[in-house]
Amino acid sequence: MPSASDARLSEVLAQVSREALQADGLDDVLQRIVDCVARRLPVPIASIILLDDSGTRFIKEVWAGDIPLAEIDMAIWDVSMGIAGRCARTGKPQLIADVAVDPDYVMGNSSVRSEYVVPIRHRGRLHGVLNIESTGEEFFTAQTCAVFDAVAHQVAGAIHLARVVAELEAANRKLRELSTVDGLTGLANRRCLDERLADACADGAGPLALLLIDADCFKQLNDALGHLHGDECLRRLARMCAEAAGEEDALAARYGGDELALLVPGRDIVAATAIAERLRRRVEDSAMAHPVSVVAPWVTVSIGVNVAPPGPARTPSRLLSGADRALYAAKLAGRNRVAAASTARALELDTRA
Ligand SMILES: Nc1nc2c(ncn2[C@@H]2O[C@H](COP(=O)(O)OP(=O)(O)OP(=O)(O)O)[C@@H](O)[C@H]2O)c(=O)[nH]1
Repeated sequence: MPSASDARLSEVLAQVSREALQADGLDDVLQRIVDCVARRLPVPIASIILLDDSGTRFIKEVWAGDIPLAEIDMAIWDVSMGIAGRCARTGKPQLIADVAVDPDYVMGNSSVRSEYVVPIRHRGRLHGVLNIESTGEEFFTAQTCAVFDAVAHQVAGAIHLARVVAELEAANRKLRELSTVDGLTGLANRRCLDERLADACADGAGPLALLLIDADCFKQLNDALGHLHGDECLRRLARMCAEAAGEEDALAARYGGDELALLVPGRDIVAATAIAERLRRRVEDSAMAHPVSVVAPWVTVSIGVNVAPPGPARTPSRLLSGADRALYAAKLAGRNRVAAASTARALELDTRA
């Protein structure tokens, strides 16, 4: 039976604070608090029922105690239902001395006789309710209710803090995602590619392949069918690159403009060229119309491939410039083809001669 003596109350409240501070995330905060309330006061059932942001629907109930509490289907639990709903609707504590005569009572355990439900509110925001259930009818005196009111007040701050932390973490995750993802294609952006390239170059595990994929005559496509059509075409090319990356455990990225990239670890030049050739064919087979291309009546890509063995000479700029040279050679040789860095140099020399 809880006592409302100042010392006892402040001891319980201090414990609630400690639990909240040690918790890892909102769920842990809630569980630790109900465990603490059920154990320290003690009460047969203590639960916290959380409301959604709109304050109209319960989304979670976390409970502790000696007697089991039947789970209520959260999908149907809004504030029109139960004593908890009445508490949320009115914003006022609900003391039910005899649950048998309250029409709103929803049975959670048949041995429960009385219930006290208190709003959990912090700076005007109603987070949910603290629900205490007892097997006795005389359990809730003015004194015990005062204890639960104080606990609910304490819990409100802890929930507020945990929710703010969770919201901040979600915002940070979103920001991190936005800072690494290209908005148009959904692929990794240039910054992400640069970071992964630097890491992969430094990792001495095996060969590292870089494919630069460039749409052929893309300017003409934009001019003929409009920039939005060009955007959609880039998105489809990106999807094909992402599929190729998924098959090869590689990173697909937007390098810039109409140029995409695949970073493929562990492949030698033969394997990397084969990946590029499959991707080139996949683009051709997709038969996206290109009425003004000098290559074909459909969209095609040219791909430059470069592979570097592990070692100090492997740097992002060398790997990139080799792939870029190879891409240039593929364009020079007529587009819609794959060129590897080793042959690219020979081709360039050939055309200069
Ligand atoms: N629709 C669209 N076009 C873009 C985007 N970024 C770059 N481009 C266009 O891509 C075109 C690239 O043109 P170029 O570099 O001349 O290359 P190309 O026309 O593909 O010619 P080749 O590469 O030599 O076959 C330019 O017209 C850019 O405006 C984009 O996000 N969306």
